[in-house]
Amino acid sequence: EVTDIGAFFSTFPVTLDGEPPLKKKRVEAGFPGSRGLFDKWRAAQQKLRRHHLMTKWSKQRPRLDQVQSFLRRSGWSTNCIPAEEVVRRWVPPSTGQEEQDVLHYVRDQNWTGLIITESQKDGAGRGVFATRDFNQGSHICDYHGRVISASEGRRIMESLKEGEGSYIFFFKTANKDLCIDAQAEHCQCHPQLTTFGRLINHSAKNFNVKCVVAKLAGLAEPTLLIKATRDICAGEEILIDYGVRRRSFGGEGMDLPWL
Ligand SMILES: C[S@@+](CC[C@H](N)C(=O)[O-])C[C@H]1O[C@@H](n2cnc3c(N)ncnc32)[C@H](O)[C@@H]1O
Repeated sequence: EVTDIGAFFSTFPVTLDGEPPLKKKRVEAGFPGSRGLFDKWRAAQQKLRRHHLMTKWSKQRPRLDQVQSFLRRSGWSTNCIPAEEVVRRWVPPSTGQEEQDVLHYVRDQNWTGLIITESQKDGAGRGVFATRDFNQGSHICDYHGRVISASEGRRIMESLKEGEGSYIFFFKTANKDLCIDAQAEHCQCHPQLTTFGRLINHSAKNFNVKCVVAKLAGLAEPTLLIKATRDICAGEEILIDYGVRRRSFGGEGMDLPWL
């Protein structure tokens, strides 16, 4: 039995109109017959459909009957948000569609095509995996957290207990040294969510994303967007080069076996 989530999503990539793989198909492909992977597939598709609906009507708020009719034609009678929610949550695109999409994702933290699960890397804990293909250059998610000064970030790092993971991302913008503090498992703005950016593991050689600083219209603070550096296939782990090496921090990195 293959329980590897990456293998599952590359065998059964999530699409808007696809059907979740039923037990017979899962078992034939060597996966467990239990519902765990099936439920993850459905959750990923629901997110994808939600995003499609939230960005489909770009000019004006759709009428309820318009959305209902689209849902009927698409055959999305289940595994989809209700038409009422699409109408209620619609916002006008004030900027370019792409930036508008990104703004939605950052605000609502509802990035699609990703799942958090155990990493295949030795001792890495959790990681983020793609549940569908991404093209090079596409936005994967953001590194979400509190924007604070780099000196405050360094103080937090110094106060970490031995072996405690660090979820602080340092960056420079407009000549300011800042960082994102994502140390808390749940941010204050989305207390029920575990956001993706902070759980991306490191690879200096096989990274497939990088971080870029963006100033999104409508947000006071800069955003750290994570973009694909190459095409990414469903099932791959999302990996970023943390930019630290074993010789970093005056040699302290030598104590980090995963570097
Ligand atoms: C920002 S966290 C990444 C998410 C983390 N895996 C988790 O479960 O919370 C950074 C920590 O993940 C682990 N990590 C990251 N990349 C790794 C890798 N390539 N191999 C092993 N562990 C890794 C290290 O423990 C590191 O301190």
